[in-house]
Amino acid sequence: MGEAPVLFGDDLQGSISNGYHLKLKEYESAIVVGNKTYVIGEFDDPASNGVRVFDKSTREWVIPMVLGTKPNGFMGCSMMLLNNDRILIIKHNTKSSDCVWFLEVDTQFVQEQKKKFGTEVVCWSKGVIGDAERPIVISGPSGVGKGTLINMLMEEFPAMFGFSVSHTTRAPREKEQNGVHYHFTNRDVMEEEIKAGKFLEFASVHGNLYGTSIEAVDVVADAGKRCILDIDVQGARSVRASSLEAIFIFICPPSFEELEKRLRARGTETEELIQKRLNNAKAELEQGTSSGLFDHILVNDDLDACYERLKKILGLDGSTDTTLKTPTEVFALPTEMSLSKIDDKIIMNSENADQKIVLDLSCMKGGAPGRTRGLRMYPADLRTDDNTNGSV
Ligand SMILES: Nc1nc2c(ncn2[C@@H]2O[C@H](COP(=O)(O)OP(=O)(O)O)[C@@H](O)[C@H]2O)c(=O)[nH]1
Ligand SMILES: Nc1ncnc2c1ncn2[C@@H]1O[C@H](COP(=O)(O)OP(=O)(O)O)[C@@H](O)[C@H]1O
Repeated sequence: MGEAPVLFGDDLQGSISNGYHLKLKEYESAIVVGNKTYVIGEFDDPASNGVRVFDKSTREWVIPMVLGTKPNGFMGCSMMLLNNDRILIIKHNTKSSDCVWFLEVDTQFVQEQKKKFGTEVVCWSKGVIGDAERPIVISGPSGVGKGTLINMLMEEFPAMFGFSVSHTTRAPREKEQNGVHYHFTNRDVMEEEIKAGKFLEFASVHGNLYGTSIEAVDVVADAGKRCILDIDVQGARSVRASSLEAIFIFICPPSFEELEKRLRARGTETEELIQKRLNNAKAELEQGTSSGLFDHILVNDDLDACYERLKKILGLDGSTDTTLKTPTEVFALPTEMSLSKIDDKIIMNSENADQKIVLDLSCMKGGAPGRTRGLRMYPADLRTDDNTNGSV
């Protein structure tokens, strides 16, 4: 992230420097972005949903469509505009693990949503401290063994991976549990939720609607795990166009006959549904292997051999030490602070605390509609190589 214009939310409290006096309520903070003043903080007010915008050009208040999971337990914040497209928000009175949030106001994702919904849109993205492992998208025709391979990974590395539980309008199979294998829903409800912007991607597959909610991916990131998505090729294409920065793996059968054999042997579908899946498999195999969409194509011939190849792609074959992770220290933040910025580092200054705290954004990844990952946070005096004494 390059040099960005800096505005301080705290400085604007009470008197907004856009020619209008905006009276803020307790715990509200405001920041000016171009012609607009964003006021953040009244989360209990269902009318504003925590964000209201004063548009200087029309002299009107706008209640934007607010996407993403919003922060809770909000007791004021310090804010800074980054890159002219997102507001960095450091929540007061909280732990370092929950203090960094971004309200995206003009990022590519938000611009797309504004076009789609024809209205003012903002989107929350929680900042996640620590190394960012890329989510994994696994696609392939029905019956190829995606679920089997994913289960093997989750069983061998339970602390490392979390499954993105999709929504679907198809009926549950005998052993499938709601909320574990899928969120089973009906079409009307799901279509409403899609309209409300709750989905990262969705597609019609084998006559049913399937989709990944933003929350499904966030829940896994919040648990500190690497997210696995089992989605079709259309979904993979949508995710590729999103900010998720995933690794894309396509699973192929050794032959079409073998795919058919596996699908029948699984015994979960009627003959009619098997035919539908086999028909769709042809197009999926064609797109999966020729579109350039996937980073890796794996042939699931021998299951154990395929699993080993999958682990190798994910760096789990013993060639990298996956147990050595940078520990993420959790510490309390000052209740009052001002922010300054040096290159990619945000310095939290407080008169009451002896230490400055640094938020390093140099490895920042992702963003709305999911989490903003790869952030580092540490007390300034622990890293002597940091020049954190100056301010901008
Ligand atoms: N786009 C999209 N596809 C999904 C999602 N969840 C599952 N799918 C795909 O939907 C297809 C059918 O899944 P399912 O009904 O569980 O059948 P199975 O693949 O035969 O086990 C598979 O290709 C899945 O990868 C989702 O959230 N989004
Ligand atoms: N390499 C393999 N060799 C033989 N059978 C397999 C292999 N991989 C998976 N299977 C079997 O094929 C069936 C379909 O696998 P599944 O994981 O449900 O596929 P998908 O999730 O891609 O629809 C299951 O009965 C599974 O046990």
